[in-house]
Amino acid sequence: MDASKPTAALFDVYLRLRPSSATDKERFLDVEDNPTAPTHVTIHPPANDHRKRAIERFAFTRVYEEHVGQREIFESTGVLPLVEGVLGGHGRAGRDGLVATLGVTGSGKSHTILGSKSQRGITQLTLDVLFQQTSPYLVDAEMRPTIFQSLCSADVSEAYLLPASAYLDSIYSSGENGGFSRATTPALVRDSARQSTIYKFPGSFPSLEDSTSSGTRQQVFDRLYPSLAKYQDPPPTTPSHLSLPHSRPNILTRSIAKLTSHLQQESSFISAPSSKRYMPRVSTFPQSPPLDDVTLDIDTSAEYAIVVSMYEVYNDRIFDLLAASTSSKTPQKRRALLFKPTEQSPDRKVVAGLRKVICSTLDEALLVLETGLHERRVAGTGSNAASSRSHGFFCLDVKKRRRPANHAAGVSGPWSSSTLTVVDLAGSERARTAKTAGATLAEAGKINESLMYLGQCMQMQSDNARNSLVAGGVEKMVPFRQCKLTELLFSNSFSTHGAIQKAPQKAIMIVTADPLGDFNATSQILRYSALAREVTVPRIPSVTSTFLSGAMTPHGKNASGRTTPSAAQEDLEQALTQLARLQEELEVTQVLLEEETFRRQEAEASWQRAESRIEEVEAEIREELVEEMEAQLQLEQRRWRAARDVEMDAQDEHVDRKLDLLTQQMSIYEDETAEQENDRREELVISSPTKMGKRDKTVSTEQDGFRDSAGASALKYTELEDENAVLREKLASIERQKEQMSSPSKKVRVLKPSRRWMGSAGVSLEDV
Ligand SMILES: Nc1ncnc2c1ncn2[C@@H]1O[C@H](COP(=O)(O)OP(=O)(O)OP(=O)(O)O)[C@@H](O)[C@H]1O
Repeated sequence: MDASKPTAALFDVYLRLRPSSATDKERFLDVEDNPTAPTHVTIHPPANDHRKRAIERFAFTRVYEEHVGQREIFESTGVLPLVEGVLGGHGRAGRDGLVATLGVTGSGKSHTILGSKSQRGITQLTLDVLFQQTSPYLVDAEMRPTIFQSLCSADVSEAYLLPASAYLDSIYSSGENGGFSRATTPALVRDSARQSTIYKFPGSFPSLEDSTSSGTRQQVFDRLYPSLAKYQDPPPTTPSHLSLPHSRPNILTRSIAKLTSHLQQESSFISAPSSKRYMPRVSTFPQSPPLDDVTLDIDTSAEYAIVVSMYEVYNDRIFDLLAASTSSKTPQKRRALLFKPTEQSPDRKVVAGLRKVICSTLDEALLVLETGLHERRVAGTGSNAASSRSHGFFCLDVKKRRRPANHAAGVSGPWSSSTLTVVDLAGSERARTAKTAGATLAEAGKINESLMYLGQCMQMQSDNARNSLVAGGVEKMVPFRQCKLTELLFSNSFSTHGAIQKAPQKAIMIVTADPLGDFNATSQILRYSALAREVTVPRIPSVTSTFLSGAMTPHGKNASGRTTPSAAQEDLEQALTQLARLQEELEVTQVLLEEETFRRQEAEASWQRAESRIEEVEAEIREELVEEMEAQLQLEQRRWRAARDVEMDAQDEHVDRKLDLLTQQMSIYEDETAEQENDRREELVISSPTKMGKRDKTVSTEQDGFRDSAGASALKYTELEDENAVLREKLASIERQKEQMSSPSKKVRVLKPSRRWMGSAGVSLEDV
């Protein structure tokens, strides 16, 4: 079994074993006896294994045992050649590189990639080397707007570039106002007390807040980071997220404004309940292991810029880890980014719209890294107190261009860009071991699913690698488009044939394993990640052993001194391999089934919640409608009553006028009659006795006249009587109408005319 990477393999695969804390467990993994560079491991199923699984042997590019430290891993896994490739030698364009870790949860992936409180990981060591090598040739994008502008326009990924000083200001200057956030999973939110202690992400280092008084803290900071002192006290008049440490070119302001407006528009994914809290500025970074003596082949005729960006793949969606840093205290919506070809990169997919930070020093880059890590999702599970719940991608873009011979007059070449991507994958885990539930279990489902697809791709690459060694062997397509994770990891592994010719990336996979950990989970990962695999000595029942012992004699030996299996043993091994593969698939299916069951239960519960909500809403709407209709009805009643009152008033007025007229006529008649009577009496008293005869005559004549006028009066009276009768009838009908009205106010109104009618005759309406 050859451990060297065949040409068709997309990754060099290394295995790193972690020192185990468990002492009571049986070791199931042995490293081959090779003191210089072991490449093979053997796994033995546990003694009580009821499945009677075979002993399996796996080949890797190199195996690192428990005692191997961070620096050796960094130097001998081929990360340095990757860094060299990204920098691009003299006259050469850079080449993309990728380092990823893969393993069961708690096996040491984050430790390898991001280090711990006292040890640097691959990411920090890589940054150290990058800055060491390029610092004499780094451009100052902050102070030279034209350079900043040229970097912005050369970036093909529609990114939002900004200098580290502006980015760090946007975070730390708003710290007192709770300007920084860390997206947490519900597990973290539930246990906020533990969060502050246990859940410190590897790579987070003790803060100034943890240690000393503020005065001493300031001194420590100033001593450690004299170059960063300018970030400490932002000008109070400038809004914190826009403040820049020096006079800034317009392009910067515009870029930041564009960035903040872009952030305000973000709206598609609500992050899990987030503990928005102040993130203290990190005071000290670990210096171990030291790395001062590294020399790489670097193009001294070029100038460089180092740009850092970070994102995570969470639930199969991409989220920028540097974008949420200016968020407020309230939970922010996070916008998922797309992995797509852009206008400037039509034949190569890129994560579009990331925030990228141009760093001038190692400290700046480490601070930026720290802020991104703070945003990444971690949660405590039964297997790991700070388990990564997303796949973290840390991208170090190295921009390079030809430096003009004469700075004043010369013209710089165009920028080219290569990226070294360091990936900390989330670990596969079994719900039973990890004791996860709810959202954390759902996350685990997505993690396992994406790792299963990754496993299929890795399996395919090793099959292809084997086939490439056989004449006529067919190379199959690596199915990397099944999920975001595999797309991101593999799509740069193939050459592009479009306008921009780019060499495929060089990639390294570091598989981590705990030799005393979970046998099933570890063996599954080793099976699909190993470059080669063989089932050596079947650990099967005595019947098979008997069969084997008969079939295998005489044993031959091959060149390496290993036993050459007989045909029967070969068949048996093939069958066992097949069996192991089927078992593997069965396990994956079981895990998926568990997850699907959980999802179904969740869906059912949410369906029920939705149904009861619908009922509630329906009842609310009904109630609202009834209220609305009642209000409408009352309004209509009021309107009708008002109209009726107007009508009644008009009628009352009409009757009043008639009655007034009648009263006036009657009083005129009464006054005339009384006057005539008086006149006649006066005439009788004044006239003399000689005139008595004459008077008698006159009286009789007057009596006749009076009789005539009395007749006329009686006629007039009859007429009036008739008219009165008509009016009485009218009045009676009006009263009847009024009686029909129920309102007491109406009754008052009905009485009004009778009072008004009480005129000089002193006769009330009732009397009439
Ligand atoms: N080689 C090592 N030396 C010392 N400590 C280690 C090593 N590997 C891992 N550890 C410790 O083991 C614990 C778990 O490791 P780590 O968080 O790196 O696991 P992981 O594989 O990233 O887990 P997950 O997938 O859940 O995120 C950490 O406390 C880490 O410091």
